[in-house]
Amino acid sequence: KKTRRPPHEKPLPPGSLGFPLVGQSFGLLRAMRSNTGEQWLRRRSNKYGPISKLSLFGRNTVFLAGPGAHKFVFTSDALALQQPKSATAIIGSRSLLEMIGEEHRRVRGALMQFLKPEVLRRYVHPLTKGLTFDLICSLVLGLERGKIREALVQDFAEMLSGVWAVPIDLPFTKFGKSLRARRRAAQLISGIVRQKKTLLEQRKCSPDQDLITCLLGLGGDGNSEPLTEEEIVDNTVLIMFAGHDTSSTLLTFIIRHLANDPTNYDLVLRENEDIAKAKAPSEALTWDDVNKMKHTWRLAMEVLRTIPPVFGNFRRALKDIEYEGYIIPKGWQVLWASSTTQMDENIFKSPENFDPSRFENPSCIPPYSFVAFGGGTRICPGNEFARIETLVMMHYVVTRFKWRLSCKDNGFARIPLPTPTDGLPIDLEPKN
Ligand code: HEM
Repeated sequence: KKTRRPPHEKPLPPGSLGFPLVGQSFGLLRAMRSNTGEQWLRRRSNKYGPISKLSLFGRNTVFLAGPGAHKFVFTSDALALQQPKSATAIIGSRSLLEMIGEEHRRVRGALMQFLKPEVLRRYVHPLTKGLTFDLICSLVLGLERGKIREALVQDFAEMLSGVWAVPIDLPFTKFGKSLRARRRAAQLISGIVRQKKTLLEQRKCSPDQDLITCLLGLGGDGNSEPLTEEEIVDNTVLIMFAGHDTSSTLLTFIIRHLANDPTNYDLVLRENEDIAKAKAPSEALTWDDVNKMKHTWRLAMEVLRTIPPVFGNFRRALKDIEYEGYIIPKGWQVLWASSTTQMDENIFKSPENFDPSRFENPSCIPPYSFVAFGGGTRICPGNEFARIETLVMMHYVVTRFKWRLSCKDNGFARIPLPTPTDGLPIDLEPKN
C-alpha cells in the first residue's frame, strides 16, 4: 500500500516493494542458497544506490550499504534489533535480541560479565576437549557429555534450520519442526534452571559457576528485579544458538581453506609448531600462547571477511528517521549486510583475493568496514570467546593432524549460515 507523505517531507528511498507480502524474499533466499546473495545485493546497490527500499519476509525494508550505513545501523538509538518472526518464535520472545535501551544494557552486561577475558582464561584448557557445541554446553549449562547433551545437539540443529523459514506452524513444515525442537530444548533448560536455583539457595554452587547461575544471581538487590525464568531460558537459548553454529562455521571454512592454500598452511603450521615446541607434550596452552597466534588469527579474520557466518541482519525503525536525504518510516525494517563493505574494492583492495596480511595493521582498516562481528552497542559479545576457541582448536588441528578434502564439490549454500554442499568430508590423518 502506498503511503502519502506531506510534500515537505523527504522521499522514500528508491526501489520497488515487489509483490504484496512476498516482495523480494524468495529472490534473496534463492540467491543465498546458490551462494550468490552478495551479488544479489550488489545488483541492487548498482541499480538504486546505497539506500533502497524493498520488501522482505512480509515487511517493508530499507537496505543500506557501506561503512556510513553500518555506523548508523550499529549506533542509532532510533533502531531496535528486528528478527524474522520465525527466529523470535524459535529463540524466544524475552531474549536480549528483543530488548532495547536500559533493559538491553542490563542483560547484555550480565552476559558480558560471563564472557569477559578473565572468565575465559579459566576455560582455555577445557576448550581443547571438544567441539563448539560441547564447549557452549559446558560453559552455559555446566552440562557434561551424556544423554541430555545429545538431545540438545539434535534440537538445536533442528531449531536452526527453521530460523529463516516461512513462519507456518504445521507438523511437516521446517518452521513447525523447529518450534517443537525449541519447546523440547526450553523444557530441558527450564529443568536445569530450577535445579541450579535450588543449589544456589542452598549455597551448594556459586553465582559465577556458569551462565545460568550468573543470570540467576542478577538483580533482586533493591535496584533491579531478578530475571524471570522465561528470560533466563530465552537468553540461554540465545547464547547457545549464537555461540556454536557461528564458530563452527568459521572453523569449517578455515579447515576448507587451509586444505587448498599451502603457503598460508605453512605459516599457520610453523607458528603453532613453535608454540608447541616450547611446551611439554601434554602441557595445556596458556593465555600468552593464544596471543602469540597472530598469523592464525589473521587467517581466521580473512575467512570471516570473505565468508562471514552472519550475512547481515535487520533493525526496526522506532520512529520516522531521516537518513541521507530519505525517510525511513517508523516500523519499517532496515537491512545491513557485511559484504557491502567487506567485498568493496575501495575498502579492501582486490577483495576476491584471499590475503590475511590485510589484517597486519588493523588501523589501516576504516571503521565499520570489517563487520563480521557487527559493531556499536550490539557488537557480538562472544567475539573474544570465538577468537579463543578458534585459535585453540586450530592449534591442535594443525599440530596433530594432516588433512585433505575428499569431496569434489567445494561449494556452499547459505541457509542462512554458509553450509558446505556435501558437508565437507575430509581425509584426516594423525601425525606420527
Ligand atoms: C565466529 C563466531 C561469531 C560470529 C561471526 C558472530 C557474529 C555476530 C554478529 C554479526 C552479531 C551482531 C548482529 C547485529 O548487530 O545485527 C552478533 C551478536 C551476538 N552474538 Fe555473536 N558471533 C560469533 C560468536 C558468538 C559467540 C561464541 C557467542 C556467545 C558465546 C555469541 C553471542 C552473540 C550474542 C548474544 C549477540 C547479540 C548481542 C546483542 O544483541 O546485544 N556470538 N554476533
